[in-house]
Amino acid sequence: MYIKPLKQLFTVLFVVMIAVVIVGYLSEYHVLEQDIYFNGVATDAINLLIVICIFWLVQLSHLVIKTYFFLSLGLWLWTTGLLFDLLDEVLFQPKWIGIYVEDMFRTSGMLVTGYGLFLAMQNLAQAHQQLSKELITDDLTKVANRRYFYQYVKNNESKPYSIFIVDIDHFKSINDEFGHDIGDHVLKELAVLFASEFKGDAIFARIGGEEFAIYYPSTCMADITAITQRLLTLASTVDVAATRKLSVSIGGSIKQADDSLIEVMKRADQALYKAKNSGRGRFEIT
Ligand SMILES: Nc1nc2c(ncn2[C@@H]2O[C@H](COP(=O)(O)OP(=O)(O)OP(=O)(O)O)[C@@H](O)[C@H]2O)c(=O)[nH]1
Repeated sequence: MYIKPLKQLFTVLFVVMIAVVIVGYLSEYHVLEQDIYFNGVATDAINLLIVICIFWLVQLSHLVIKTYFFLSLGLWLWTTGLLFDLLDEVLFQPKWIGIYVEDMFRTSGMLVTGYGLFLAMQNLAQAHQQLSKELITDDLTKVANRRYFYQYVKNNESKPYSIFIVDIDHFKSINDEFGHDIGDHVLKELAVLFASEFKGDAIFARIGGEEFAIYYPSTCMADITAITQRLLTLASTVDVAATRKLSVSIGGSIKQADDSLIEVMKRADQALYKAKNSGRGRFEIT
């Protein structure tokens, strides 16, 4: 069921309930001539008004259908109970209504509204979690994005590390020859393949169109050579087309004692430029 008809149904039920209870009461029971206490009437009227306002706010809100249903049902029941509560201040009310009807509606209304609120909080927590994840994830490849990469490196700058920038060679011609969809497919496949190589403190992220960056928590040249050679080999296994092999160029730099992240990135970029100009499909480090 869609939320719009459900909203219309609840609004109608709400108005009908108020009208039926008031008209029913007035036709069945007489107005009290004594024992009308202004304070009691005012307090009950204010309580009723508050719950009616909350019901109205729920109708204006964008909620998940299940949450909307329980909040509206709870507030509907609660309002009914409060309406009986107000009417018994000015009209004669048989005891059984006060005990069984008024209290039953009010208590069940509070319970169901409470459950609706619990669902609303759950929905909020889920939305928050989802948005937080999306904020740091690249849309296309689902690996970490540029924002997360810089944030992560800044938080880990005090430890020794190296940065590698990976750039796909002649990617424009892949798009031009095989189409943008194949280009996207290549980006995704390469990203998944490379990301699986970096566990623990290392991270792999997409920082631009066909550009990726790696934070590598080591400055050991033997490790750096081994991992970058493995990446160059892995890139050639990515499927583009029978006639086309993929290759990437990698530029790297090792963080020196007083380097800022910008300086390390700049040197990695210069190394990448060198790798591109020396024939591509290779690793250079500055
Ligand atoms: N399919 C696809 N293409 C993209 C995406 N982002 C950027 N590109 C393309 O990537 C290409 C990058 O081209 P260039 O910067 O000229 O680089 P290149 O062709 O790889 O050449 P070199 O880097 O010099 O080897 C451009 O054609 C962009 O349109 C994307 O998300 N999907």
